[in-house]
Amino acid sequence: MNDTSHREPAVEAAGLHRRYGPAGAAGFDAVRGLDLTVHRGELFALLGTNGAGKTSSMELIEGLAAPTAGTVRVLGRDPYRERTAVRQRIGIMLQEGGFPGDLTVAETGRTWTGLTSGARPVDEALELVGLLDRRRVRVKQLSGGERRRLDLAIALLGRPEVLFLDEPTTGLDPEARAAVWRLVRELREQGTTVLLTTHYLEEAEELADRLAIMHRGRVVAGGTVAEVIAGHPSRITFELPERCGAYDGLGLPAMPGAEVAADGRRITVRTPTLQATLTGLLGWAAHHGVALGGLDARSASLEEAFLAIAADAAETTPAPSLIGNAR
Ligand SMILES: Nc1ncnc2c1ncn2[C@@H]1O[C@H](COP(=O)(O)OP(=O)(O)OP(=O)(O)O)[C@@H](O)[C@H]1O
Repeated sequence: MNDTSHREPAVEAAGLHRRYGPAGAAGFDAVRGLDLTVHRGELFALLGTNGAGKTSSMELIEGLAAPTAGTVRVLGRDPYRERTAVRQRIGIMLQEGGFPGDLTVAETGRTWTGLTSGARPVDEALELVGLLDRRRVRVKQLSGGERRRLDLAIALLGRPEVLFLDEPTTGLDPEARAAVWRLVRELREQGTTVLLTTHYLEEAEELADRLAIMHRGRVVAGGTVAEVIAGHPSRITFELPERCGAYDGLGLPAMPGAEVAADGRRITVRTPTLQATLTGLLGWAAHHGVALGGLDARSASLEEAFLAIAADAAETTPAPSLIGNAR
């Protein structure tokens, strides 16, 4: 874990709103009061259900659009109003780079170099993302994964202090994804601040110092991975030996606060207190000489926590169309 909380913020968003279309019922509030701080050198992941407002928020923070309300500061400046100053210090990897298909990979890099102050050599950026051997290939001939890597190379050209990655590994095979993770970790170790959106919870678990989960334009949970997972039940699974018969005839030990479900001899226990429940269960098994087949005990995964948080938020957060104008 990379504790950056003492450092000055690289990104600060307060009360951000983004509305598409007119005021009133005909418009749509995609971002509804986003507060976010990313410290310098931190890797922050923005997660959320489809349409939660991640891209809409990223575009405000990147200075590509003006917020309907609220403030954003990137490296202490307004990324929309002071765009020229901010753009020199940030790198943006959009969901769709949209580069002309007839240019080669190297030509695309050179075109962007001309627009980037203090750019690193194109070949260096291509090497970072493993595309050097594809430098003479036309963009339209690249695979989807290679295009994503070209998007990343372009974002890295200006040696950015803050790097914005919108779903950076979508469409990449597992090997290419692992390579991007290694690169992002290296960049972070060199001091780059990274704000990324992703649908891959494993990616957030692997990379993020802190994360926020968005639902319908708002942050509904946030913190370190451990903080977000905390409070979600751990799971113990095992199979009773045949001689025990069906679970309901056996009388498992009391497991306060736990939920027990049986599928024949296969038992699943969900518990908020993993250590205490497991200790009780193992003591009971030892006392009765019962072998717990395939015993597995694990804390909630980020995926389980995410699904529970999203389901909870869906029940408690009305759809934006029912809210009307959020301002
Ligand atoms: N230009 C637009 N006009 C109207 N509504 C829009 C526009 N762009 C996005 N939206 C809506 O705003 C909401 C948020 O979209 P956004 O793309 O920010 O979400 P997201 O969290 O990035 O989604 P995903 O995970 O599916 O990429 C969605 O309901 C989307 O349909």
